[in-house]
Amino acid sequence: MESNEEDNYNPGVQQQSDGTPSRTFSLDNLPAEFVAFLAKNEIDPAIYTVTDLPRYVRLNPDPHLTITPEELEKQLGTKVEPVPGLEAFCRLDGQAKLRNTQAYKDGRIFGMDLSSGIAVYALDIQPGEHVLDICCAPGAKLCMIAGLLTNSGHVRSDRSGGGNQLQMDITGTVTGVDISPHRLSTCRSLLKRHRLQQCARLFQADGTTFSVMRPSAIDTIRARIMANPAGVRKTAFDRQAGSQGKRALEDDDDYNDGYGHRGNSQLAVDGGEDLTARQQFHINSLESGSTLKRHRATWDTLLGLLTGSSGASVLFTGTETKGSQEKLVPFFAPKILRNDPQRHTEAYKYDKVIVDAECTHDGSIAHILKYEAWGWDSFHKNFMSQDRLDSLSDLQRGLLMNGFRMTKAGGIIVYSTCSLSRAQNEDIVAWFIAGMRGRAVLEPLPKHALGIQTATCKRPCRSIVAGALGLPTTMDASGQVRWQGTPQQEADMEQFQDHIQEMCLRYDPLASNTSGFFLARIRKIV
Ligand SMILES: C[S@@+](CC[C@H](N)C(=O)[O-])C[C@H]1O[C@@H](n2cnc3c(N)ncnc32)[C@H](O)[C@@H]1O
Repeated sequence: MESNEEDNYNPGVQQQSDGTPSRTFSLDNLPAEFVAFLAKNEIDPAIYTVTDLPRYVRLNPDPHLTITPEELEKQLGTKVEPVPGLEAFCRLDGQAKLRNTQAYKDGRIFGMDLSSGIAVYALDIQPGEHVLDICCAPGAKLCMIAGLLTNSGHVRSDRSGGGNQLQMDITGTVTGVDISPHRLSTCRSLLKRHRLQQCARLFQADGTTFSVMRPSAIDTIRARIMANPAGVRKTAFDRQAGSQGKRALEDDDDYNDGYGHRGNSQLAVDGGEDLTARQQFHINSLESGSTLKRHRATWDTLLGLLTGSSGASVLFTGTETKGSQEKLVPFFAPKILRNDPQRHTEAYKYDKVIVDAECTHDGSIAHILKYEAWGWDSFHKNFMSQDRLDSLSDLQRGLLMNGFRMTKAGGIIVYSTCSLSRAQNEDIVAWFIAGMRGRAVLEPLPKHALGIQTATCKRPCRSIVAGALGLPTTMDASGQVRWQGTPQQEADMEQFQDHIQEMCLRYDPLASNTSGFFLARIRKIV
């Protein structure tokens, strides 16, 4: 959850008990354990005194839902300034309330922080691409992705005839995955309100094991359209029935090809060695029945699984059915995507994947300050216990690994969080890049894009890098993993740490006047 996004999730300012907004916050109010967490993660507590950050909105680019900044200014009664260079984004006063405006009710604007928008732009979405959004809810980024696909000319809504007809030139799609049904419902509502649902499907699933490939039947439909453009309008999809399109799918020979395993197949690992805690990695597998079992795996085991070069095996343990295929039922999808056969082959991996990982949300000022009213106890339970922090780190690694697995070679993965902690950001990226040994590389991101000052990234933890590289480590009396290498290894380590620090991006309220946000852009090589 991020500040500055939809009103119902992120009010943007702290509310006092009488409902009036508070623009000041005393650091003395932060609980000791959170202060300790900030110190350990080198996060400046002063960011929580910046409670009057501007809000940002994105104007809906759908030609039927446009609004000018001037019109929005009238509705909001506050200044609306377009952000130069970031198409459709506008800056508002931090106190601006979106929900009461007609523009919001009509789906003409989205509340979304600038840094979140930059994460989506980092995907460099091209017309016709298939994008996977792991941890998609409540859906600010998913809607932006759907908007970019929808307005690329490849997925067009054609309401000129007065009806709800959609042309069948849908090629690009976005698939959203989230574990929370409640948050997915919000995501579905957002898609509908902004009329973006035709190219989007949502799944309620664990993002560390989700394995439904990108929709494939769309290729066939597209090929038919290309072969017979004159037929396109005749076979336009009706939102309700989708009858002609369904027939187009059912007529298709490929549609009934066997592909075996069900969509919620789980990645399981054979083996697992006794390594230091930092080198262990947990992934889930679905055991017989519905028991979810956690496995430990070393980096080498995982790498072997992903590249097929190790003796270990990837097991898809979902049920196989004969004749008709079993599929993971989407939480929400338009008919054309709901009927997709969900093929399980390499060819149907995604072009782009965003992993906007679950995190401690400490970069979201509004979110943290809400605990003043909600009670810091729930904050402790949700985020600060050591168990929770350890499992969060496992979760983030698992989400990124699965994002990598679901991306096609040459594709892009964006890893992002709204935490400012090193452990959830640079350490995760360093662990991943070091362990991948050239199979995934960091891609440059524009520093200070759009005139927004970025904050300095942190140097990743040496022992995590050493562990991922398989360099010898020792554990000291306090249980900390230590590493001391040869002079050459030391020099390589320094260079690697510099590289991570240089290539990732951070935004924070003090440096950037946005919510705290971290992102890294990764290219999958093989
Ligand atoms: C930072 S929020 C995502 C914000 C979202 N990308 C957006 O732009 O609106 C993190 C999300 O991760 C989801 N989540 C937590 N654990 C998950 C898991 N194992 N698999 C998938 N989603 C998970 C949470 O339910 C939450 O919605």
